[in-house]
Amino acid sequence: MNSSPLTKQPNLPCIDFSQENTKQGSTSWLATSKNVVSALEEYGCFLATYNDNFSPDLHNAIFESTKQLFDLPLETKLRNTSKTPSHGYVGQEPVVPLYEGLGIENATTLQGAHAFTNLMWPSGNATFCETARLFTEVVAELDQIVMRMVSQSYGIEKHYERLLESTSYLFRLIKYRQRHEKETSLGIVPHTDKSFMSILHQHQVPGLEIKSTNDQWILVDPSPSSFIVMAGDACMAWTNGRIEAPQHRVIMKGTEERYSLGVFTFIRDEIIHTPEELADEEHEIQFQPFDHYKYIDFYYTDEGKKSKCPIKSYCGV
Ligand SMILES: O=C(O)CCC(=O)C(=O)O
Ligand SMILES: [Fe+2]
Repeated sequence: MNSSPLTKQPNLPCIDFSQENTKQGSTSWLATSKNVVSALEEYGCFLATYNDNFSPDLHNAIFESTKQLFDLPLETKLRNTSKTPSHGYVGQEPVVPLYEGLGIENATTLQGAHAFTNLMWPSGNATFCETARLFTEVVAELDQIVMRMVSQSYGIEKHYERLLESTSYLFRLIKYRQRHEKETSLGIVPHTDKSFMSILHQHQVPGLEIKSTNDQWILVDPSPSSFIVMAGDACMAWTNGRIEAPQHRVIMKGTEERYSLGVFTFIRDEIIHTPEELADEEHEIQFQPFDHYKYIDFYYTDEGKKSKCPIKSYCGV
């Protein structure tokens, strides 16, 4: 018989983004907004169920396409390059040998989806292209609902409107290959995301762990209809530290391969200012205005990599 665990594992808050709860201005919208803000302030993340907009068919289709992509030869995948560090192909890294990821920049646009697809499949792959764009669009809508709720609750919606106009979406497809028994189980090292917001979706095999404020790692179970909505470093600076980007990592306990997907928002060609509305006598502005992409470049310097809190090192007051 199994003995019962001594400590109870905390769970992430789970919030339902049904059509009813996402009708702007309704009582359910306000109640959902309240839950979103308190989850983000306490954990920096939460689970979102999104059944009304995300169908099981799209779930199956996107993971079919993901597997097809990773089955391409390495030399093809290496064509996925980017001016921004870690936005293109990442893999074959000695510290995390199981990890492989590809990035589609501007993935909500036809042009972004086409450019990537044609690079991987010069003779075309319409199914991949349409599925990837549709998936990113559906997830981008979820991001916009979350950010509208947050910005309304903080009274900074007009500032969010400006950021929204400059938001670009990076769709990252990730594979952790099968692990030999003696190999490291570390799939991805503990980190906070450099994005503004990140929305993750996992396939069957667990592995993602998120650190709670009392320093416990919370294992997030995969579910076909739920997403992990997580704040990145840029959101932490924008909200004057009210919402912190949580540490997370991937540990591959078994030997099975694992797939996961992430849609990450970045602010392009617009300086991010912490809104004055978030400052008062007790909470002075903690971050100087900054350029999001220059922050990413900083993070990949020696100083950035060594820092315990790179966003504070980069633009903290
Ligand atoms: O694979 C996952 O579930 C997490 C991936 C992740 O943390 C990242 O890409 O930043
Ligand atoms: Fe991450």
